[in-house]
Amino acid sequence: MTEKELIESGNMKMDWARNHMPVLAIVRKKFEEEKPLKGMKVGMALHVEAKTAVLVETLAAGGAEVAITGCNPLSTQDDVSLALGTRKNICCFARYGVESQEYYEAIDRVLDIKPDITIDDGADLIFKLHTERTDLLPNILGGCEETTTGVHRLHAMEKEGALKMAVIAVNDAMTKYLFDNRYGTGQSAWDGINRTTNLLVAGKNVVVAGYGWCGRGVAMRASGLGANVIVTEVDPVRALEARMDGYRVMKMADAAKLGEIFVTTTGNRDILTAEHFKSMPDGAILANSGHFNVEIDMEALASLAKSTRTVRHNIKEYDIGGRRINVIAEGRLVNLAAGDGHPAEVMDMSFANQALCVRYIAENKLPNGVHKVPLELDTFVARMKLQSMGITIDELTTTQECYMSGWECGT
Ligand SMILES: NC(=O)c1ccc[n+]([C@@H]2O[C@H](COP(=O)([O-])OP(=O)(O)OC[C@H]3O[C@@H](n4cnc5c(N)ncnc54)[C@H](O)[C@@H]3O)[C@@H](O)[C@H]2O)c1
Ligand SMILES: O=c1[nH]cnc2c1ncn2[C@@H]1O[C@H](CO)[C@@H](O)[C@H]1O
Ligand SMILES: N[C@@H](CCS)C(=O)O
Repeated sequence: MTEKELIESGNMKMDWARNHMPVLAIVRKKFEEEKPLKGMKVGMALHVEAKTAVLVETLAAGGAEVAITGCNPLSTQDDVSLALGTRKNICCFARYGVESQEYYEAIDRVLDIKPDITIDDGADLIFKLHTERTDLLPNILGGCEETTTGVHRLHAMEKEGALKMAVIAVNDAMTKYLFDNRYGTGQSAWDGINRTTNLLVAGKNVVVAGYGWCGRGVAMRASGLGANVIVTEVDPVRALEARMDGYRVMKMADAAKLGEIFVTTTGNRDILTAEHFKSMPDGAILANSGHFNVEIDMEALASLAKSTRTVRHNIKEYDIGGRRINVIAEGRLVNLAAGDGHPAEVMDMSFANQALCVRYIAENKLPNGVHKVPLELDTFVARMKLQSMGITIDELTTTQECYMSGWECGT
């Protein structure tokens, strides 16, 4: 495609996404009228695709100057990246398939604008700010973090006294993780796996590692597609929930022998290792949906392999002597590296939270540390989403409010 055609394609994807993000549209309208981000510079590292582009446009509509790059080497959509770069007050440095050096150089280019506010997905930008670019910290009003793994990193920094700025954990808003992590990942991980493999899920043994918000979505949709779902966990309560939701629960060492498709969603490392690869059935398919590519031990798999070959676009087969293991998208998050990411209606809520939190940071002086999304913003997003879906709900009567807050009434 020529550059012009790529830009057209990116614009078309953005139009489609924008038309399916009604809550973000409400926020954008207010931003256009009130310009709450006038004079602000926002530096971002997120998955650069159409829904993210609509968030970037919204911030620019609020008066901000925005610079953005990717947060994963395989999730950028180049057509959207180019289209975004044509917009006024928006610079985009993301490119698909970058090596590590270019990935981090692009983060430096974002930081070169000297941002007042940052938005991260995975905390790579904040990490650079706290290591090589500490000179920029005094200028920072605060940041937002999109994902569970990023929030974990920030809590670890805070615990060690290393966090030198305020960050809002957008991931932890109810209107984020209950929908994005669960229904978003549940649908888009399978979209990525199915479009990449073109194989049947029904009747297969699917192993889901981790029964957190992403894991329960992935297990629920696997079950809906007719799979026999096995869950692995380390948390006894979550393991119990998985069992009572109807799934088999066992150690990965046992599940590895049975699984035909494996999906990791733990946010942890070394979930699938050499020990497991050696006992998997021939033809097993491995996908990761956690943020970083550390859940499947790709180095161990590569060193076990007698040979490797590409067997289909985005699928690499590792022949480990008599059994072949297939890995989708190099073990990088499958919904974005082998698909289009979460559905627009889900990112609508996640990114409405992001835009509202950026405004909150611009208008309030927050102390250093990890902050919750203010409840009123979280509730606003839920109300606007319901409204956009044409759903109305009941309200408490005064008598009910009184009853719920009292203790006198019994049998
Ligand atoms: N692909 C996506 O679009 C997407 C969306 C949201 C979150 N994420 C990422 O997915 C990961 C999980 O997010 P979440 O919100 O579900 O987190 P979560 O904390 O709710 O769930 C993770 C679960 O994994 C379990 N776990 C940890 N180590 C394990 C091990 N060794 N074996 C088995 N289970 C283990 C934990 O006990 C926990 O229940 C994070 O990396 C997050 O950033 C990805
Ligand atoms: O399509 C998408 N566009 C932008 N971000 C996405 C999309 N799908 C999922 N995530 C975000 O990626 C994070 C993990 O890295 C998740 O927390 C989710 O919010
Ligand atoms: N489109 C941008 C420049 C890209 S770096 C602008 O005109 O502000």
